[in-house]
Amino acid sequence: MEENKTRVAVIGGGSWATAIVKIITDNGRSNKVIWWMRNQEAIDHLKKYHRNPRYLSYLEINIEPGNITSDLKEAISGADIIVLAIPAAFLQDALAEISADDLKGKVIVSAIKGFVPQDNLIIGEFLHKQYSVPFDKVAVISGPCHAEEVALEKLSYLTIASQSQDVSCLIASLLSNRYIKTTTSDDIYGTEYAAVLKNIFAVASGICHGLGYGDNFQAVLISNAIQEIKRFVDAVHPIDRDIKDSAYLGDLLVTAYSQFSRNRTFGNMIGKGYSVKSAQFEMNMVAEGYYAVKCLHEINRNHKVYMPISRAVYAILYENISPTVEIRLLSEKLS
Ligand SMILES: NC(=O)C1=CN([C@@H]2O[C@H](COP(=O)(O)OP(=O)(O)OC[C@H]3O[C@@H](n4cnc5c(N)ncnc54)[C@H](O)[C@@H]3O)[C@@H](O)[C@H]2O)C=CC1
Ligand SMILES: O=C(CO)COP(=O)(O)O
Repeated sequence: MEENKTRVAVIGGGSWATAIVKIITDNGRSNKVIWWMRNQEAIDHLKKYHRNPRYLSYLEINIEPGNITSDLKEAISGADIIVLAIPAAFLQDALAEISADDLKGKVIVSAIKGFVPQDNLIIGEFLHKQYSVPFDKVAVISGPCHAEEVALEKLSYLTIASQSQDVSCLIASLLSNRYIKTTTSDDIYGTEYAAVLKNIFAVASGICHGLGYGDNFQAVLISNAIQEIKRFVDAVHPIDRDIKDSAYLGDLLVTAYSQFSRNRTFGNMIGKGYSVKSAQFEMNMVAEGYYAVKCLHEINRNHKVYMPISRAVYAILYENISPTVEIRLLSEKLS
């Protein structure tokens, strides 16, 4: 029966939105999925061929053509759970026509790993501040998980963080299946900040790879990176957490080492001498770490946490310092 279904709107047209639509549509007939994306050509292609033409295009998506739309208000009004999977830098623009009333009573799930610029907010804070969404109606999807491996149904683990255990359990059960295992957490702040920071360190890892540094150096870089994450999340939201959990350390490792990582790929091009513009142009995908490091630089003016790796990435991407020089200077600070 249509009225008994869990109605989920997935907002975004990139790889992660595509993978999340796959997970939820794979999870049985009890879910109704509404998929919003801004690109009408992609929608027309999807309706005809059941494939997203620009992202994970080899994947067949089993969604009712009538449930794919470029009308955001329609998508949101038709759902009880809204999953946001748009790069953070574009979120505010994408939601411009949406009001607090449109989101009232709904569970809002962020699958985004980035800061909303201007106010430099993590997504949970942004939803609370801009749309008065109560924190117990917000959940965050995180953990080491690349869309490309979900598409191949390779076993993956997601962490669902929410201040409401009912909400985290609801979203965990929506996403769990044969190839997705879920755990829940109440650490929204730590989960979000760690997920954003690891993108910056994956950019650093890519830069070093592009410059010719080897695995020995990478291991030291990433050991220092997890300490940098711990210092920062402990400063902004000091609670008892184990930074070795997969939502923190695991996400850093997969992003820093995986061939699928957008952030590492972007950094690698920077290390090889591409300009930021040409690296972005080559990718057709978004490296959140590029935007995040600028926001972090501003946020950290208040906290003054010692973050030499993030500082080096900022200097390379925003102060035009040569990667060769900056990473050589950084290498003196690592141990
Ligand atoms: N791809 C992955 O494996 C994972 C991604 N995420 C997060 O999901 C979020 C979405 O990223 P992906 O799906 O990977 O993106 P993507 O890199 O696959 O695709 C880029 C997306 O950005 C959109 N876009 C590009 N320029 C835009 C603009 N000017 N205005 C509005 N939208 C624009 C494109 O339409 C497309 O939907 C990010 O925060 C990312 O960190 C989180 C976990 C895994
Ligand atoms: O968050 C991710 C994996 O957990 C995706 O990282 P990239 O955006 O670098 O591909």
